[in-house]
Amino acid sequence: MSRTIIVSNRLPTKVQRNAEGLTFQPSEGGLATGLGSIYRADGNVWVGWPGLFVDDPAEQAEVTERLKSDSMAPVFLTEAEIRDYYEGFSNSTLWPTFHYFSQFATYEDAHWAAYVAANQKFCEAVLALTGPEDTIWVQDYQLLLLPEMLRKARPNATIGFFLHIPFPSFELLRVLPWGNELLRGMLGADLIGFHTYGYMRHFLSAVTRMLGLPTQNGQIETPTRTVLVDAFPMGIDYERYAETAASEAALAHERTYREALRDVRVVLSIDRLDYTKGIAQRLRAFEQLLINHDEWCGKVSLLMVVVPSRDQVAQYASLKEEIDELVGRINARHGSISWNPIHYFYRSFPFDELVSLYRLADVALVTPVRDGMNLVAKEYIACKTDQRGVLILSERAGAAVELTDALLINPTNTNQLVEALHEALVMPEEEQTTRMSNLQALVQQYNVFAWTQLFMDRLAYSKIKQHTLSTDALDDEARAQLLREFQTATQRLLLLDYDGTLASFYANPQHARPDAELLQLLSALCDNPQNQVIIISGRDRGTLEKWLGHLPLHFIAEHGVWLRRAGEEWSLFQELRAGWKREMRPLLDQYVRRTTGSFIEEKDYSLVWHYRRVDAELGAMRARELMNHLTFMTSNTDLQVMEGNKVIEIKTAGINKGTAAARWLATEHADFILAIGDDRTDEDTFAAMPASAYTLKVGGTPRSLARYAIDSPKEVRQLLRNLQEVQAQIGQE
Ligand SMILES: O=P(O)(O)OC[C@H]1O[C@H](O[C@H]2O[C@H](CO)[C@@H](O)[C@H](O)[C@H]2O)[C@H](O)[C@@H](O)[C@@H]1O
Ligand SMILES: O=c1ccn([C@@H]2O[C@H](COP(=O)(O)OP(=O)(O)O)[C@@H](O)[C@H]2O)c(=O)[nH]1
Repeated sequence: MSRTIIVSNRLPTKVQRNAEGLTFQPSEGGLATGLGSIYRADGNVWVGWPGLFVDDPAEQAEVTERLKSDSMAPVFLTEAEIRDYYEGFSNSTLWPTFHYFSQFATYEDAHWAAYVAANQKFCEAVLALTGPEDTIWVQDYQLLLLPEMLRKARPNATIGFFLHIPFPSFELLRVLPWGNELLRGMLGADLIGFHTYGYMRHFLSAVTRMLGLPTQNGQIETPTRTVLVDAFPMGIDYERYAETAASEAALAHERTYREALRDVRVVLSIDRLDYTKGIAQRLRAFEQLLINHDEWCGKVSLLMVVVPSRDQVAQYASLKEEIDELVGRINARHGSISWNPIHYFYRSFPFDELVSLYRLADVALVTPVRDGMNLVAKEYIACKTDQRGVLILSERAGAAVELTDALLINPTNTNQLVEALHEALVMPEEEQTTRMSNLQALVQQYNVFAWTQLFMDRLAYSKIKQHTLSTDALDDEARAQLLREFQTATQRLLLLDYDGTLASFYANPQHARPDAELLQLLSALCDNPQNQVIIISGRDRGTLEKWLGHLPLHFIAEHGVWLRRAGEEWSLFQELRAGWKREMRPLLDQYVRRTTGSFIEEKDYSLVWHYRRVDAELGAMRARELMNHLTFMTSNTDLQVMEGNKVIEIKTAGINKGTAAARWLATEHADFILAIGDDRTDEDTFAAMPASAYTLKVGGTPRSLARYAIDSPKEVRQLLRNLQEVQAQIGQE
């Protein structure tokens, strides 16, 4: 049976130790409360840390047993792991960086090492529980490396990843010494989800700029798979909140609070203690309200719940002190015997009391300076069963993208915040109801069940897409078969592309010269009269001749324009005209002037604009622009514009590697054919090959006509070595 294994740093149940022993409570924090509603279905399991250091084996067994009965499997972290992986790399490096608080970030190699090791520990725990059919859904920034680790162990597994916090601009990410590793870790997943399109855009940009991978329409082409990226704003279990809010117990709690507060209006704020939540700014704004609009003195109180969190991290401890001081100062300055401006609770509340607080509040004040989503805002909406109440929401919370009927504010603009508070307190009931019912319709529809369903559907779709488009890897069995057929054949044809196939891709194309080993391998292969080795390349004939011309190789140059049989002169496959280059050249020159790092390559019968050294996003943008321009200019001509890997080439239509290869095959017999290539232009070669040929796509990206995929030029080199070995064996027999 296929199950879903959820993996997150923190389990939805936290274990605590008191005088009587261990206690089990629901965890706070949006991830645990949001996903907590869904994981129990269908034998699913949630793997994570129970939130406490437990080293006694008897206690570990007790915790494991107890959590197992509730579909959870604990990963026990040691004290050192909690310090270096959780408080260290996760919450002192990643959390501040991803929330644009780089000034708080530390960069410790020891923390990074602990992060890698802890991700490995989670990986082992997941693998021990998971079968090949199961879907693995990894959650959040503490486990960015886990998807790749799981992928290495289970290449075909279905793996989803969701990031609950913002994904920052690449400028922030590249400050981290480990940015590339983190991105690669995430790319082990088949689907990567974010709360908003903004976070997703930042991620795609970072992948393009830092890893140089092509991305289009939310798809990333890695060397081995297509990875989908999408925005899935997380919701809450709406009915649970709405039903509890309508319950007798919640009403009773609300009555008790109301009696104590009498007719004072209530502004509510609820957060974990965190510098991202804008708690101190909010307190200052509330004080400013009492100064600017002193009619509210004695008539409104801020009820502020701060849930203890990460208090071993220095920034959190000092924030706690700052809040304590501010609350003390404001209450001392503005309070009276009968009225407290701020009711401050530094603890968590049980679920039904929390719901009563939401019911009670006239205004919810949610003012993070950065927040991945913020579920408190959504919970407040779900609990307003009478549709009264106003939500003031920071435009920098992910939730603001959806909750546009809230009063949206910039949390650092104190005046705006003060006026929003005043506006909320005097808002006519009719407007409150209109706004609240719009918000409720939205939060009810996009609830956490819809969120999960959507994510899972897209994850399944990403797998189907990979299967329909992808080319099988050249596994050991296929490789052995290829070598056997090579061995028994009498006339062999090898069609080898050069750049990206025999040599790696270089920023400067002139650096792709063949090395001694490649020359030796090619020489050995073409020394055998039963082999015909053709270098089939887009390169100009001069370069091919200079680099490889001393070997008895055949050449097809300029994407099928020129042919040189071993030991003969260059000849054209057909007569071509080159006069058009004069007309086109000025346009390409203009793109070079506008685009630093780009350059033109002029061949006998084609012109190429290269942009491999251009800023990745700018290059892609200019390439689209140039393509449009050239498509227009070449319509009704015999020219063709072709896009390759960071190149745009203008050439005569109908002349390509495929037409050249087909002409060769029409005159030469071969009972073994191997064609290897890496880019779009090699697809023409593959298309021209008979079904029995071995066609190999280097880089393994999907959408190839090739029969097999092979990872890199390094792997191609290995295959050539294998061929040489087989040939040597034949020679000895
Ligand atoms: O596990 P902790 O270190 O105690 O922290 C609690 C959780 O905080 C973060 O929550 C985020 O997820 C919410 C739901 O998607 C989102 O609304 C909020 O904006 C985020 O900050 C953190 O991402 C979780 O991993 C923590 O468990
Ligand atoms: O005493 C409390 C106060 C808050 N919460 C929950 O903590 C979560 C906070 O999630 P949010 O997305 O707002 O922010 P995060 O803390 O995850 O950054 C919400 O579901 C709250 O209901 C809780 O369980 N107990």
